[in-house]
Amino acid sequence: MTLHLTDVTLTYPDGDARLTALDHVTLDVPRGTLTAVVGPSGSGKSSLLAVAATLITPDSGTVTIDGTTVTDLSRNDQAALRRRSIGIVFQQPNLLPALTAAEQLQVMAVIDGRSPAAARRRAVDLLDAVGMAAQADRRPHQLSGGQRQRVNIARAIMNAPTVLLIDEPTSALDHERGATIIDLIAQLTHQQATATILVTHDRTHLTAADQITEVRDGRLLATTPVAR
Ligand SMILES: Nc1ncnc2c1ncn2[C@@H]1O[C@H](COP(=O)(O)OP(=O)(O)OP(=O)(O)O)[C@@H](O)[C@H]1O
Repeated sequence: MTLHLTDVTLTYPDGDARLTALDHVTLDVPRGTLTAVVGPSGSGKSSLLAVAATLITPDSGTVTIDGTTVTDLSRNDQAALRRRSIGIVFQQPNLLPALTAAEQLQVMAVIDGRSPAAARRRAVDLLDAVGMAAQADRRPHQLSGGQRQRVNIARAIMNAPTVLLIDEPTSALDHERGATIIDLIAQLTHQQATATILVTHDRTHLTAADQITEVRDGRLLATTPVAR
């Protein structure tokens, strides 16, 4: 298993008490598969992503990525692992206004120690893979919302992560553009062999997933494969 959450419990301070956001959650996401996470507002979906992303350390339980127990690593080692092995896509594409689409991607690889020429080649290839080759030299203000989200997704896979974590990527898009982005995520998951978790409110997105997991009050109700 590429991404493995075992018996994860996470609480937040809540006045004098603690609020349980994740309650003994166990989830396996194999490489090359897309897991959709659905559930009502406040059920713990974003918390689950944040724990998988090593952004929050759970109270108990473990997260392993490619056999490494990331919950045991130091904050520095977690940051290094995030840079190399985890791609994260949030609701709003937080692109840097001064950089072109290609440069948004190149920065990621150069920070990770790759040569600028190699970074440029991979950036151009990935922009092509997300249908953005013609816009490689445009800055964010010259792109539509859907195009910005495509660049955001390409940037998340720039360093060839094994894990891809995506939170409501279509919330700022109309239905049709949203559906195209979800299809793109499914396609990249299979092509790039990432273990992908997609948090979504939109049940029409579920057909693109390989498995669906329902969260309610911090608990996983069931994880079911999608019949094809
Ligand atoms: N930083 C925080 N401090 C305290 N409580 C928090 C914090 N973040 C989230 N919570 C609480 O934890 C629970 C789970 O929140 P979470 O954001 O994971 O839910 P969600 O399913 O992603 O919700 P939504 O669909 O509205 O984004 C909620 O009750 C929320 O109020």
